[in-house]
Amino acid sequence: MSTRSSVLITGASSGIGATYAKRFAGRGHDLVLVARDKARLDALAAQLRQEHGVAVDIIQADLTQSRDLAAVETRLREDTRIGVLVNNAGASMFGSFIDQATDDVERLVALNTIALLRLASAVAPRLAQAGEGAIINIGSVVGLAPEFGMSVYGATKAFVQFLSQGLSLELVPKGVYVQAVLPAATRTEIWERAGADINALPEMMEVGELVDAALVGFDRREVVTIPPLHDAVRWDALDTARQLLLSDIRQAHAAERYQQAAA
Ligand SMILES: NC(=O)C1=CN([C@@H]2O[C@H](COP(=O)(O)OP(=O)(O)OC[C@H]3O[C@@H](n4cnc5c(N)ncnc54)[C@H](OP(=O)(O)O)[C@@H]3O)[C@@H](O)[C@H]2O)C=CC1
Ligand SMILES: CC(=O)[C@H](N)C(=O)O
Repeated sequence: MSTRSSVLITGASSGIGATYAKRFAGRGHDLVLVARDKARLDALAAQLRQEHGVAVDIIQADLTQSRDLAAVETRLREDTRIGVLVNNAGASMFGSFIDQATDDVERLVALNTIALLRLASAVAPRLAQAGEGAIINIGSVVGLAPEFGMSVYGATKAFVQFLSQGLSLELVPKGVYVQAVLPAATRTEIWERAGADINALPEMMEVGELVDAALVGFDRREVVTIPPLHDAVRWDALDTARQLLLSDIRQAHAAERYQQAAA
């Protein structure tokens, strides 16, 4: 990827997205910042132009609205300066599945998965054609853990992880790097927005530490970066177990334990 390629960041008005914006501006990249809150995007853009001398465009968009989403897709398809997509915009939702309104969970899935998917789909063919570029997708450790009791949010993040791993296999041979970043609890507004008390959590990573660690993984071209995972061997063990399971999938016959007993 060319050093000076522009970076388009969704959910850049606060938290992890705003921090990515500061870090990429610090590296000299021009930016395209996307979120709903135009006043916050304007303020951040002005700060980054002044502090780092980079060009910053903003796109006000609600990524759950198809017209807004289409405008961002068009920008990704047509603006050949954009070499990095940070698919970060997202929301969380607590509570049990039966208490969550159907329309609310659909909106969560639209933001956390459909928008992310459509933006990756908009930019990937152009990056593959150019033979360079990167897509960073923000997942969550919750996507590894149905036990956490956040079934829909976790499912969206499992989607992000799987999609990223699959796209990595497809796109790395074409010169395009794909990274899934899996944070755990990080101090941002997402908790309050979802109605959770941030002070009730025992431990929380600061957002600067999270993004700096994610960028170490980015610079190393890691496929899956889990900043709060302290022993990397655990991830390798999970992947090895998955490969072993796959090697025991034999398609021709059902496993013996499922064979009907002879009459
Ligand atoms: N903080 C944490 O503990 C963790 C966060 N993550 C993930 O990190 C990502 C960023 O979250 P975080 O920084 O923590 O939270 P924030 O709430 O601080 O940031 C969320 C960002 O997404 C934007 N956004 C929300 N809804 C929409 C929408 N409908 N259309 C466009 N933009 C939208 C918000 O901007 P605006 O309101 O202006 O639209 C904001 O910029 C999410 O994908 C989240 O799931 C993963 C694991 C842990
Ligand atoms: C932000 C969340 O709701 C969630 N706990 C997460 O860690 O992804």
